[in-house]
Amino acid sequence: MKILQVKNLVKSYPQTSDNPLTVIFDTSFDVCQGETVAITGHSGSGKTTLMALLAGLDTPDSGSVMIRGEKLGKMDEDRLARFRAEWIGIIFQQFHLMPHLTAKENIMLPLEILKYKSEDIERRANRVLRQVGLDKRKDHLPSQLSGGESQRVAIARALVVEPSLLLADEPTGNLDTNTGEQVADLLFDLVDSSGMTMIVVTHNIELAARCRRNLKFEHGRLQAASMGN
Ligand SMILES: Nc1ncnc2c1ncn2[C@@H]1O[C@H](COP(=O)(O)OP(=O)(O)OP(=O)(O)O)[C@@H](O)[C@H]1O
Repeated sequence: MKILQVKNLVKSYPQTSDNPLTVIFDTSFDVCQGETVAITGHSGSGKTTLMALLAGLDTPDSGSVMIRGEKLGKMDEDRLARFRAEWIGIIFQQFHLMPHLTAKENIMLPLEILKYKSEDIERRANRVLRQVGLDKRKDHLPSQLSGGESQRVAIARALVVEPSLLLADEPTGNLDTNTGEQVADLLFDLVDSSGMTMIVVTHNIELAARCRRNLKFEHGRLQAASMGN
């Protein structure tokens, strides 16, 4: 089953002086359920822009993004926010945790947005905290956590709703080599055991090689696909 269908996507940004800067040129690709896909490419090639379009955090000039058979562009803001919370997990390079909430409260947030029952919120949050090895750090604020721990919280927050699609933008980019490897191991363990679909933007060749499919982005265009392991 195709979980993601991207068709003829075009995105440009307005510039103060001359013509708009086109960042994504007529990009199309599909991703099947359970696939792991790495998107690589030079800095500035448009990878983060593409991820924002896939997550429905930004809108394309033309073309469409379809997830689970539903077009993001057809949804109003409320529907899109709910759809995103329910089906898409997002992990950023800079963690993006809420600074005034504890690790556990950050993880509980998506479940609260989706109005889960309090006992389900408690059960799910405790389970993912254990899965990412942070049950002893659950009451810490983000400022009291290391980079690796913060990214584990972000992974737990992305996975707590059991999304169909996990989007990760440079998930190890802000971590030292060892911590990055541990976080990557954790991420792939969790993705493999759940059968989840993951798209990961990365400069890290080892991380890309662990994905089943590699897509190379160059100057806003997708180059020929290559297979990972
Ligand atoms: N909001 C914006 N307004 C104007 N230009 C933008 C905006 N966001 C990104 N750009 C430009 O679009 C291009 C692609 O940026 P993007 O962040 O998608 O690249 P990237 O491949 O993710 O880069 P990196 O690997 O360095 O993170 C760059 O030239 C960038 O300057």
